[in-house]
Amino acid sequence: MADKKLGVIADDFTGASDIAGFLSENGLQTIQINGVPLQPLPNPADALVISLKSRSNPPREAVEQSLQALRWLQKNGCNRFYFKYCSTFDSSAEGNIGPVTDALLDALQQDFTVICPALPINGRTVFNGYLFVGNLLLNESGMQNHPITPMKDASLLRLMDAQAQGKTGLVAYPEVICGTESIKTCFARLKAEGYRYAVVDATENSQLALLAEAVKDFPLVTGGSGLAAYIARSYDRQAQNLPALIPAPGKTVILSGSCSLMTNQQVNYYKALAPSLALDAEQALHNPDYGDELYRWVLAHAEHKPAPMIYATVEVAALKQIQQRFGVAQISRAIEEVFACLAVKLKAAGFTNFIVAGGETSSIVVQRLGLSAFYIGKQIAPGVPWLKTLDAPVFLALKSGNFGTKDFFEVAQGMTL
Ligand SMILES: Nc1ncnc2c1ncn2[C@@H]1O[C@H](COP(=O)(O)OP(=O)(O)O)[C@@H](O)[C@H]1O
Ligand SMILES: O=C(O)[C@@H](O)C(=O)COP(=O)(O)O
Repeated sequence: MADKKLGVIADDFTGASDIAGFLSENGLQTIQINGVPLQPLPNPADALVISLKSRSNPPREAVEQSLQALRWLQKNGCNRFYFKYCSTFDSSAEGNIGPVTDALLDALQQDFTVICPALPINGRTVFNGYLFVGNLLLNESGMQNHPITPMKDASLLRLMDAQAQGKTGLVAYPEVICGTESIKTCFARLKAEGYRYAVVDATENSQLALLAEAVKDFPLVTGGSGLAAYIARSYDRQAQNLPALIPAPGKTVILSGSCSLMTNQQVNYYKALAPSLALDAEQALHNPDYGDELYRWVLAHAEHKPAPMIYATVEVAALKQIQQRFGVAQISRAIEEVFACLAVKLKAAGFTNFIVAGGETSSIVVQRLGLSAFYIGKQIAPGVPWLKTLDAPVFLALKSGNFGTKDFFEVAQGMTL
């Protein structure tokens, strides 16, 4: 077990840095990679995390990208795999989690795996197969209003049944807390009854620890970063000393493209501390020079401490109006595009520290910055580590929509050397 190299396929970049942060914090030497590389990585690692931007893609594209990632990870020595999706199970109407899980199972010649988005430290728990955020069902937690992957059902069994080829069963809480052998017995029973996936209840970390032990021989596990933390612990490595990866002082910018409840709070809090500019959706769609205008504004405030912020973040009523006016896909893409162009210009102008809020937003920004891979630094908040590029002094914090406390942007900058 201890010599198995873990290969992670993450469906977005914040999700990738979330799992990479927990793997690293729990002792695994981890490298996060931007997409599927063309060449092998020279650096040694216990875990390789490939960041894809596949969460909201058509399922066929998501499957193709995930299989490419799997093949690269296999070629690069990985023999145990983790499909990382969101702890709020974010998926489009067609759904990618089911098809990608099926494709990875087939490619690995397996017929069974687990579905475990639970991340108790950030309030994501699973009970009787229902996903909760704090004490609210997923579909009442604010996630029903997500701009591109609204979650209208909290039943993981129904969500999987709608997306995947096989049948989904449940390992319920009373069976989980009886321990690893009980969980394994449930797996054997479900397999014998023809189930292909087991949703596993977990309301606390102690259950994730039991589950990590029960899946230790599984070639493929799927879930959020919570289970991965306990899989990393089972490798029994020494915890790593990470402070060297805190960013050096340098030009910093905050780009917020998330409209989650928490990001709205974080943006509102930060507006009182630093120069901030709201990105205008109509300009993003129709004004080809808009990226340049935002770039000039950021440059004019570059020396301010704490750093300037550009935000597209709006509350749900405003979001719905904008989406009705311009179309969901069109406006999301236009805003992502503006952030990506802006980030590229800022890097060329010497900006070294990028704090980005939002999974899709972070994914496009990092893809366009063209940074190949990252070492994993200290966590700013659970699930959001600082990242340092392998080959340049560029630092990134990729904040998942709902992660962090309201002072996140301030706290992140307070961690610089
Ligand atoms: N004001 C806005 N109007 C419409 N869409 C927006 C607005 N602000 C952000 N978006 C889009 O919403 C999506 C947010 O997704 P994402 O970046 O993944 O955030 P989260 O991490 O909260 O899921 C992006 O595609 C972004 O371009
Ligand atoms: O598992 C999680 O919650 C995160 O790692 C994640 O995937 C978040 O996605 P976004 O909220 O879209 O950033």
